[in-house]
Amino acid sequence: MSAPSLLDIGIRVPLDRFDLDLNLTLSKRVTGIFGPSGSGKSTLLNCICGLGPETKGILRFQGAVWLDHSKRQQTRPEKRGIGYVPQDHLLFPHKTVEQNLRFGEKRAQSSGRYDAQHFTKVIQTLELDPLLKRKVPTLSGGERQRVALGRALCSGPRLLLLDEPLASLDIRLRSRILPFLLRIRENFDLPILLVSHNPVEVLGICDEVVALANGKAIAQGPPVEVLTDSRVYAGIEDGGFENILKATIVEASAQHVIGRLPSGQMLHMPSSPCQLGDSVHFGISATDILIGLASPGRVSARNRLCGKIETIRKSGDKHLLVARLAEKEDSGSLVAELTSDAIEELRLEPGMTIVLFFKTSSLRVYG
Ligand SMILES: Nc1ncnc2c1ncn2[C@@H]1O[C@H](COP(=O)(O)OP(=O)(O)OP(=O)(O)O)[C@@H](O)[C@H]1O
Repeated sequence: MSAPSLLDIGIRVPLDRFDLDLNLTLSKRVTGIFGPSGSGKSTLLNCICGLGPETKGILRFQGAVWLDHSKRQQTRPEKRGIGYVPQDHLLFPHKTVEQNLRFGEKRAQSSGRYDAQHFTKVIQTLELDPLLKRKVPTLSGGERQRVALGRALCSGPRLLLLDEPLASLDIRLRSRILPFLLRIRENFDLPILLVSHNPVEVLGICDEVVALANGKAIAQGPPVEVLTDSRVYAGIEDGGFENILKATIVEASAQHVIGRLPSGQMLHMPSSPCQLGDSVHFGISATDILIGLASPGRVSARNRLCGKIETIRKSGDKHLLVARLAEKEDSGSLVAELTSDAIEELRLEPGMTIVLFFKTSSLRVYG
């Protein structure tokens, strides 16, 4: 049985270069809206909030009509129960962190969705306690991002909209914020729509992705499938395609950090402040993975994972090999970028068992 629909979107919005023209049914808990700059992602979020340019068509959230243009029916933005974190955060600069959070909480009180425990849970999830008395101008980029997420959560939203939560942060800060997004996903039973042009966010957090180009949806489906679609892959900026996988730490000493993947295979990880039993996400670029046909006795790369080729897709002059790490549906897959020569030389085909090699130092730990 298919999951009940969360958001039904059938809208047309004339923009300067094209129309935003979308017919989508979104039913997964966390959906990514992925696309290059100027493809219409932020405009879509504004329309969902009821803040956008004039929107024709229909919008329904969990069956409730938010917009029916033909009937001149429109739910006011503040009645939609949306927690919106725009790219520029829009925090009150003259107020403290706590006052910003309390502003969100007041919205929850006035809409009848107030829960006294909720404020504490938000502060704990985002580790905001040490920041409460600070004024906004004294905060770093990553701290501001956490406060903006906290304020949106404190408003007790029924739907969370995040516009490029990592875009304004440098690579180092991105890896520090991603774990907080994952915690939000884990701790709050809340549908999330995440706009991004960063594959790390989308692969790490989303259940489904919609790819936009010039205001139209060109692909919708599981993140790996959509991002390896040649039309989508070709436009990936931001450091290219980085696989995101989760591992449970089974050994953590000064010399070794070893994680177990959902497939049961072990992974040597760079030393990091992990503890036994921790769940960590790590990234490995599609260009840092080498493919072999059988596990050779000696290679310098510490990590060698067994996989079965699911698909090989062409994208421009590259090939994207998607390998499943075990038969189980949720055991994860890895994408490797290869040349035509490598595909031909090894005679790689779907269904073949292969070994994927990569150096421990190529792994990025996201916490
Ligand atoms: N109110 C408006 N009226 C007309 N055109 C608009 C309006 N708002 C945005 N646009 C145009 O629509 C296009 C899509 O803009 P939008 O900000 O939605 O893209 P985006 O995918 O979110 O980009 P980015 O990743 O850079 O934020 C752009 O060409 C923009 O100039």
